[in-house]
Amino acid sequence: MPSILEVKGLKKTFTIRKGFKTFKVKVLRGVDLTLSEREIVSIVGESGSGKTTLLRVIGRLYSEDEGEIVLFGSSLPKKFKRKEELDFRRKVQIVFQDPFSSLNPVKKVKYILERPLKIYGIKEEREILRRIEEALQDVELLPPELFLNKYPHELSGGQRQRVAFARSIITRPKIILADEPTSMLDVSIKSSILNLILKLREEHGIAFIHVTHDLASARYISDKIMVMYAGMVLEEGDAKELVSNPLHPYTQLLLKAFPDPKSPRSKIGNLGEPPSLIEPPPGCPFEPRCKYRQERCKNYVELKKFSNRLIRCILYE
Ligand SMILES: Nc1ncnc2c1ncn2[C@@H]1O[C@H](COP(=O)(O)OP(=O)(O)OP(=O)(O)O)[C@@H](O)[C@H]1O
Repeated sequence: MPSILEVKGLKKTFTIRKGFKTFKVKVLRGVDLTLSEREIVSIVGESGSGKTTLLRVIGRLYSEDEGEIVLFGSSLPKKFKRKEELDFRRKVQIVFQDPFSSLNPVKKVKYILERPLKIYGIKEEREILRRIEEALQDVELLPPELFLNKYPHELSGGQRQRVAFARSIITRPKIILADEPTSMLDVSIKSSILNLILKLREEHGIAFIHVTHDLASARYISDKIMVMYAGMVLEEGDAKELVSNPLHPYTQLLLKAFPDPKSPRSKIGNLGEPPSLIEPPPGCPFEPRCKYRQERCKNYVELKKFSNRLIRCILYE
């Protein structure tokens, strides 16, 4: 399938201040990603691995220091002009982790959903209402009339996240960037939101980049999983294969860190501490805690093709 988004060699460093000193935090250290039409790619990794930053750079909330983002064949500028930004946001939408803070608490659902339409020049009231009702139906908030005049605080967490998805699809985007969209929700609601993502892909042909630290959710909805660690991709491959047969020692450890419901007595692995991003190790970032480590790992950073995976590890050269 043709790729609609290509991310090449993305690097991002934040400068933080501690007292009189400043430090450079290297959060993305050369990340590549390809997204095809209708594809769902999950970026998985523990807290601090750079997943959200990657999503925010792709969503142009941050600009990259180095690298390139190519959307539908055109390279994105580092800074948008107004028209370029409108065009970009029509095609690429973001859904955030916390629908409480991403929805304006003093505005009703109707206002929240009509704003993007008005920004894109749709002014006719009947057309606005038709599009809003269509979006509410798409996210299964039924009947739509029941929700139009509600404030976000009058909705449950799952319903709020559905409103956030309705807002994101109302401009008919090609790509949605979803940042841990289920992490604030109860387990029972979680799966319904994951099913909603699958439905939106199916019915509207939307491709998703989905950030999560939950491998089970990633496996359930994704075509492809990318495992990130300390600002780098360590393994990438078909979602089902990667979870059933993890190859990189870090992916293996990450999987062990999740309790297996089928064998409650299985031992939960200890992930330990990730390296500092202020002075990250020059080679494999997982080397300090890898049980297979060799001297060469200290300088080894190549992401290589192994079978149908991409792996950054000397064990798979
Ligand atoms: N605006 C910022 N200024 C300074 N440091 C930042 C900024 N945003 C993120 N960081 C740092 O970058 C690192 C990666 O953060 P990021 O949020 O991308 O990770 P993550 O994998 O999404 O983790 P989480 O699941 O906890 O959100 C962290 O060490 C974080 O403290």
